[in-house]
Amino acid sequence: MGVAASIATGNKSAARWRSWSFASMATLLAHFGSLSFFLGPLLAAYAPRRLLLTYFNLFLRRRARRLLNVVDPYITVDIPDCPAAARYYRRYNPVDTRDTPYDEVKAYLSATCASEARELRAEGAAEGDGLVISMRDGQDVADEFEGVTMWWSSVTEQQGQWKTERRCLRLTFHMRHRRLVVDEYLPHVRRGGGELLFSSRRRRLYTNNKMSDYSFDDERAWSYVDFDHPTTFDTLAMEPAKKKEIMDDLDAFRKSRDFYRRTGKPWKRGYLLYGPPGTGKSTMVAAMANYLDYDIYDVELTMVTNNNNLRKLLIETTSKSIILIEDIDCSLDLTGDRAARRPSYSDDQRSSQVTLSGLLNFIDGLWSACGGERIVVFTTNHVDKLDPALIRRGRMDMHIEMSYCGFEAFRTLAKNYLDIDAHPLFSAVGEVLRNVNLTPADVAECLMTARRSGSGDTSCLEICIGELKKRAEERAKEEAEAKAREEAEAKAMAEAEEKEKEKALAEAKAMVEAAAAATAAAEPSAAKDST
Ligand SMILES: Nc1ncnc2c1ncn2[C@@H]1O[C@H](COP(=O)(O)OP(=O)(O)OP(=O)(O)O)[C@@H](O)[C@H]1O
Repeated sequence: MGVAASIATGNKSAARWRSWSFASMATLLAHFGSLSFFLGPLLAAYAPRRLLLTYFNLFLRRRARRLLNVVDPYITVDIPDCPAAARYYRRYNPVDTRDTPYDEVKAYLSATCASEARELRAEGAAEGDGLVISMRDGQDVADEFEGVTMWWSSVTEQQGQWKTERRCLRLTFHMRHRRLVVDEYLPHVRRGGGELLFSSRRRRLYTNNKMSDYSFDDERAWSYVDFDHPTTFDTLAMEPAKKKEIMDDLDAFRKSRDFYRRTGKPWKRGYLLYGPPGTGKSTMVAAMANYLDYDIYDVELTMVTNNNNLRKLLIETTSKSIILIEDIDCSLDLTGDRAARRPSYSDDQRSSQVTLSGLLNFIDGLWSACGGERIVVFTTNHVDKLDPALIRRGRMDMHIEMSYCGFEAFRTLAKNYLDIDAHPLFSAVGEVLRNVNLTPADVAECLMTARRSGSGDTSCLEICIGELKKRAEERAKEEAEAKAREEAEAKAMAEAEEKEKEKALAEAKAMVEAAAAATAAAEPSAAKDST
């Protein structure tokens, strides 16, 4: 909506209304005066004085409202600032990022104030480095909505016995626009202000605190730091078609509020990122958060003692956020065998009693629908280890394989690290990458070395190719060693099994022989007894 016709225009029309109102009132009083002039003595003769007074009072009271409307047809609505005490308390709520209506209206009006009001106040924004401009007390600005002018002013009042000061933003409008203001204008102002606050806020990266089984009011489920990761989809090394598919999916999700409502589905979407270490799973989550302008809640499952606490964590997340569980295969025993615990668990892991069903409820139980506009991301290096129920489509709607570095991914990295878009040596790099599996993290390391040691594009790329080849050899050696180790382990296990078998066989044989000897020894004595 366009903001603000000039204050002058607004004030003129208000003045016109007011002068008309005074004229009308004067006429009315004149009529009333002449009527009482004629009827007064007549009634005085016939009616008792008390009755007359009561009747007169009643008449006045009934008409007072209408008279008032004629005198001043303007309505005011106060949007009070949140009392200081309430704000103080809110700081100690676990996570409370809600803005008050006062904050929203102030943000909405700040643009109008900056261009119209003459006496301004500038306060540091609660979030971000900017300043919020508002009008000083006694100032007013006009805002236009659907052809109607609304006046806003800033007022400070003293309240209660202790005369505490309370600031409020006061809206004044003509009474005939009451429905428009209540049904449309005020919600519009709150929405607009809320969006402004959201876009100017600092984004956060949350992590969960260890919670006791009993919740206390001041126990905070999450701690946070400002989220300032520089990765975007532009700097993410990935095949372009795949990248575009993910970005389109995120776009569609963001715009589908009505679709989710219509189909009765909670407004959330799950992404499973899987692939070897160093292929960019965490980097992808940062790119997603930056693309959508969301906060990230990084859930450390081993710190969550039970399903109940997991639910509490969920309730205290806000909308427009990514809930991330990294390395989900290592977090808890969430494989198909739900009862069994792996022997290698650390104490921390053993103390967590979060179950698979608790986690499934966390993702798409009834509680998961609260808040809306949320993305759940799981990352894993071993997708095959996860319970199929956890990652079935519908829970994890999109499965994204993060793979080894291909040529297109290299081009992105070369642009990021060396600022080179194209070069004849690129084909040599492509050749190396075709023959060996290197992760983007490996390639990024090589490019870093090249950047440090080289001078000029060709020299950097030559160094990079050398590094890639070296890494390829190392990787081949590591793989060969790992393979040999696996084979040796398998062989040792097979030998151990064979030995176990032989031992068991020998023991069984010895037992049979011992039993036979005992029977043979028992037979002559039995024959002797019978004779
Ligand atoms: N696809 C990529 N695009 C850009 N940089 C990448 C990519 N993959 C890895 N990197 C670089 O490698 C580093 C490690 O990557 P990242 O932590 O995202 O990998 P990961 O798959 O999450 O690894 P892990 O499974 O060990 O957690 C990043 O800081 C980044 O610099």
